[in-house]
Amino acid sequence: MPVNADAGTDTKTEAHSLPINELFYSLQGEGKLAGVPTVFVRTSGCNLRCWFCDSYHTSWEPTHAQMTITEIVKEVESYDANHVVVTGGEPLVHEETNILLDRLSDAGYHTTVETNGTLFRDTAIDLASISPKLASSTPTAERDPKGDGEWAERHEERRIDIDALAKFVDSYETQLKFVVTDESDLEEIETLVSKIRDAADAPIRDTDVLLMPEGATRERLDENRERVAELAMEYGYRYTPRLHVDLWNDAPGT
Ligand SMILES: C[S@@+](CC[C@H](N)C(=O)[O-])C[C@H]1O[C@@H](n2cnc3c(N)ncnc32)[C@H](O)[C@@H]1O
Ligand SMILES: Nc1nc2[nH]cc(C(=O)O)c2c(=O)[nH]1
Ligand code: SF4
Ligand SMILES: [Mg+2]
Repeated sequence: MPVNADAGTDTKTEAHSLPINELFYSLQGEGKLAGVPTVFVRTSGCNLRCWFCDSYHTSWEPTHAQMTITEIVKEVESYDANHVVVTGGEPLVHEETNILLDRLSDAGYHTTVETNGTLFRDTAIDLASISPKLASSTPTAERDPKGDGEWAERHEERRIDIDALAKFVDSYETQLKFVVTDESDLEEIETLVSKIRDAADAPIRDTDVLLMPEGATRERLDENRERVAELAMEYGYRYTPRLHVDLWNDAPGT
């Protein structure tokens, strides 16, 4: 018999850990819950390499501390919030993210997972905040922040999986949040939404499709946001701000 057999759920959580890049309290800056006080748990490691990634130290150059699930939940509980966002990096590359989400759900938290939608997991998610990656995210040699386009092919192959996206839509409350760099992204968004609608049983309302201006800094958002807002009106999709960037620019822990 295992020594910890009667230690309850802690047996599982003591044994499991996740690479954590940062854990902080802020306002949800994006999507349907924008403005809601929220604790953010940012895992490190990603299966994609968007050239514009605003979390460079979880993707291009991952850095992190290893924390047990128990330590993570304890730190989340030290803040006075009901909402938790699990993000990354790509949080769903880690099997242990399931255990974290189960624990947070058991503790009564509303859980949002920010994901690129390429890796489906059956777990405790209240809002799947999916940001499928468009062709304009691919790190071509000219746009590569680190090298000479070494990741372009892998990124391109992996960035869309219609079956995985349809499974998210059928399993969870979902928002599809597209990073818009240019007007030319809209054609791909229309095609993608139509393919996901065909593949999924659950409906996707136009108000579940969100256009988010590309911009990790205030300066960049100043250039992009008005054009993206106009595109949302033209196509009948929802616009989402990046409240945290408006408020705190690119400061870490916001
Ligand atoms: C850093 S990602 C982590 C979660 C997951 N890997 C994903 O991409 O959805 C969190 C959110 O930031 C968005 N994002 C990343 N860089 C951005 C940028 N430069 N401008 C606007 N949104 C960005 C992503 O699309 C995603 O919605
Ligand atoms: N305030 C704030 N809101 C966010 N919503 C999604 C974020 C993310 O990086 O996934 C994020 C973030 O980094 N900060
Ligand atoms: S999928 Fe998300 S974390 Fe990964 S590189 Fe793209 S924006 Fe960054
Ligand atoms: Mg962010």
